[in-house]
Amino acid sequence: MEVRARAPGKIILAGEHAVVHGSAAVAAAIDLYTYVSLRFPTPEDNNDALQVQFKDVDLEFSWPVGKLKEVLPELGSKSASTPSSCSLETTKAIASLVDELNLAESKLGLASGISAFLWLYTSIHGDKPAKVVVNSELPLGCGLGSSAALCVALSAALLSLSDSLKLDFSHQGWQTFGDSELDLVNKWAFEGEKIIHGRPSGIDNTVSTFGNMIKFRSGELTRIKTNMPLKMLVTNTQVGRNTKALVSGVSERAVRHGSAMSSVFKAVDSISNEVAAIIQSPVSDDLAITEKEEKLGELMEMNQGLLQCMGVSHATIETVIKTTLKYKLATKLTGAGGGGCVVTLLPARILFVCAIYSFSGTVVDKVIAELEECGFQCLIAGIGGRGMEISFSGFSS
Ligand SMILES: Nc1ncnc2c1ncn2[C@@H]1O[C@H](COP(=O)(O)OP(=O)(O)OP(=O)(O)O)[C@@H](O)[C@H]1O
Ligand SMILES: C[C@@](O)(CCO)CC(=O)[O-]
Ligand SMILES: [Mg+2]
Repeated sequence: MEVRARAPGKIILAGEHAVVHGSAAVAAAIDLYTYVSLRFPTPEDNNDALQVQFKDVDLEFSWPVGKLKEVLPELGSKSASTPSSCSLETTKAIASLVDELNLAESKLGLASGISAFLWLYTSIHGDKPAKVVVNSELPLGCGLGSSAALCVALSAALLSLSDSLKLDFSHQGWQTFGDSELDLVNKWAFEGEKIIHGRPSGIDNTVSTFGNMIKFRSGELTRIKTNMPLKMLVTNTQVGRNTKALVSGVSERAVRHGSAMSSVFKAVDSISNEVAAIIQSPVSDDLAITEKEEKLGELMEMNQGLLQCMGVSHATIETVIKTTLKYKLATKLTGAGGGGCVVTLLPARILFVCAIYSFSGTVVDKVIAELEECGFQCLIAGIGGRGMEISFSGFSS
């Protein structure tokens, strides 16, 4: 039997970075997924190794289970139903396994993802041989939550073939979990994110697990019911960056300028709360939608100003902002910044025209053409969609 799990990426509408320091943030799942499939070998397979294939980065690894037993000090001592953090001793042991892979210089950034994989796999399934395949529709390391989607999909796949969840294996197609199972997936995924991000707030794994739109503050999730159709243009500046380094850069600035940065975080908290309130407030007519969109756009611009204050903007992000501003569209970075992706609010009045002319000759068409001329990549993502789901195959009753 094989299980396939998928978990979505996300955009952050307001509050990235500040959320690590206790402010509220608002995030939405997007309809681009990371997939993880997991299969345990049958005796005929004669496979005594843990094999993983990361298709997006063209890497494949295999560890004989004997090697895992020899190197990992706490192997077999964890319980899948009790998520725990990676100890210093195990962190070192995993680092030695990853070092032995001799990753090329250009792929060193992937070491944290491989480490998270090894930690989650061995914590939940010990030294059981298996074949795992990972592939994603998300650009990696670009602010759309690829690390969280990986950790959530992996935790979901691993837990669904563990004894800690009782699932209906005969169900056809994608199925989701109940809230307590989702909570378990989310907690394990957070442990994986800790390995990749250093100090994650938990917003990315939470929105990827539960889907839709959420407000998140100090580890607490509030589900947001949207009363307005929200569409965003996502522009990938294609400038690579690393969330862990950006998060620690903001923390260092907060240490150097404690009082100023706490005012910045407080301002972001107010912005996120206002964004959540606007999205949830009832909509009476088209005029109300336009008013709400104007307010949202203004709040996004204010949030971007504060992100610049935190030191996480980038010349390419400023170029996207200037370009979209020519068309009176509001833009902010999303995720950790420093390059990566930027979101631009597409107001309903513009989308209405796009629907008539199927984008040709519309403002959206023009702005995308201009952005792509700068070497950026654009996509219009569906937001506020499904969270993590699993699907079984090869089950015979
Ligand atoms: N499909 C994947 N295959 C292999 N590794 C992956 C995959 N998805 C994510 N990763 C790991 O996650 C890292 C990227 O995580 P990072 O947090 O820096 O960016 P992000 O999650 O895309 O953006 P943000 O955190 O700003 O939303 C990669 O370098 C890799 O280690
Ligand atoms: C930059 C950050 O706020 C969001 C990354 O998508 C980090 C985090 O909250 O873990
Ligand atoms: Mg990430």
